[in-house]
Amino acid sequence: MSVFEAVPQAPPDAILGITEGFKACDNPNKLNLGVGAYRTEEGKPLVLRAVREAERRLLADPKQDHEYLNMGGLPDFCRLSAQLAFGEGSAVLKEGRNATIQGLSGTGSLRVGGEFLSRFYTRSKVVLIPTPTWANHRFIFEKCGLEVRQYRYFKQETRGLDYEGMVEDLKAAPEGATVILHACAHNPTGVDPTPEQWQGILDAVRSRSLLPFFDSAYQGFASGDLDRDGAAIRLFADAGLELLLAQSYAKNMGLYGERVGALSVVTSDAAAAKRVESQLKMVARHMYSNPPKHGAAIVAIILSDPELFAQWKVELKGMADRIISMRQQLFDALQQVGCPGDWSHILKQIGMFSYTGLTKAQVENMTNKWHVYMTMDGRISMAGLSGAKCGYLAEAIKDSVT
Ligand SMILES: Cc1ncc(COP(=O)(O)O)c(CNOCC(=O)O)c1O
Repeated sequence: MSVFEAVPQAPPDAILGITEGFKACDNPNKLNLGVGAYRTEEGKPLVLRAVREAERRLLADPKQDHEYLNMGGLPDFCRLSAQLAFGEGSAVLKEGRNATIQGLSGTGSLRVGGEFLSRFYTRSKVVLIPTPTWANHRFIFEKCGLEVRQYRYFKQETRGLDYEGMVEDLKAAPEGATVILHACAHNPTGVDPTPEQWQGILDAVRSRSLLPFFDSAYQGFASGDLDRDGAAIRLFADAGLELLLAQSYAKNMGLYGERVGALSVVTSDAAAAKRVESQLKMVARHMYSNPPKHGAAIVAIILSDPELFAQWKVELKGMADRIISMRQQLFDALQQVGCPGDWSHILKQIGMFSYTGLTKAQVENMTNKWHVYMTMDGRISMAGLSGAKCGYLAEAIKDSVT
C-alpha cells in the first residue's frame, strides 16, 4: 500500500475546472465562457504585436542569458511596473516610499503580500474580502494563516454596488484589518465604485486605519485606459495612505502563462520601504527563490520603449473595445430573441466578466443542454464570446430563464 494512500482527490477548481469540462465536450456548439482569458472574434488566443516585437528584440540580443534574477526580480521591470500603477508624477515614487518586487503574476504577488503581512504586520491578522470575489482570494490568504472575513459588495436587487453596505462593513471592521480592493473590473461582478464612491471608501478605510491591499489584474483592460483604470490606486496613494498592491500582466499584456506580476508596498517613509523590500525578498527567497526572467524582460522592453508602449496601448484599447462591443451585441441579441427580464446590467458592468444573475439551476441548464461553460455563480467571460455566437448564447439564456 502507498504511503500516500490517505491522500483524498482534490475537487475541481471552481474556475479552471470549467475549461476541463469544455475540453471534454464534443458538441460543435460548445462555448467556453469560463476562465478569464481573452479570445479574438475567431475564438483564438491573442499574442499582442507589441509582445511579439519585444520578444523578437529580446531573442536577437546577444547579451541575453539565462542567469538567475535577484530575489526581487528584474529591477527595470519593478521600477516601470510601479510607475505604471502609481503614475509618473507620483510622490510615492519621487520620495522612494515604495518597495516593489517582481511576483509570479497576480496570484504570486498576492500570496507573497499575504505571507509578508502574516509575518510582519502586527496590527491585525484579519483580511476582509468582498462578497463575491475572485474564487482564489480566500484560499490565498487562509494559506498565509490570516483570518479571512467578508464585506458586502454586490447588491442582487440592483445588480450594482452595495455601497452603503460596503462602507458600513468597513467602518465596523477590526481596527487595522487588511481590506482587499479590486482596483478595477471587479471579478466576478464587473461592478466598480464610481470616483465619488471610491472617495467614500477611502474615508471609511481611514476611519478604522484599515490597510488597503489593491488587487490590480486588469489595468487598462477594463476601460481601455491605463490611467482611468489606475485611478483608485492613485487616489489612495496620493492621499498618503500606506497600502499594498498586486499587479498582473496576464490579461492586459496577454502574458497569462509567463506568470508576470509585481508586488508593491507603499510606506510612509523611504527608510521603512527599504526594510520592507528586504523582507519581501526573503519571503520570495524562502518560497521560490527568484522569479522567471522572460516575461518580465518583455514587459520591461514594452514599458521602456515609447513606440512599443504606444503600440501596446492601442492593442489594449482594441481588446477592451471588443469586449464592450460583445456586451452591446449580447444585449441586442437578448432583446431580439425576446428574453424576459432586464438585461441592462450587461451593458453597465465593466471588464472581462458579466455577472448575469443566472441561478445555479439555470447555469446547469446552460451547460447540460446548451453546452455553454460558465462558472456556477452565473459569471460569463465576455472575452470568450464572439459576435457570431451572441445569438446562440441569447437563445440559451432565454431557455434557461423561461
Ligand atoms: C481579481 C483577480 N486577481 C488576481 C488574478 C490572478 O491572475 P494571475 O495570477 O493569472 O495574474 C485574477 C485572474 N483571474 O483569472 C481567472 C478567472 O477568474 O477566470 C483575478 O481575476
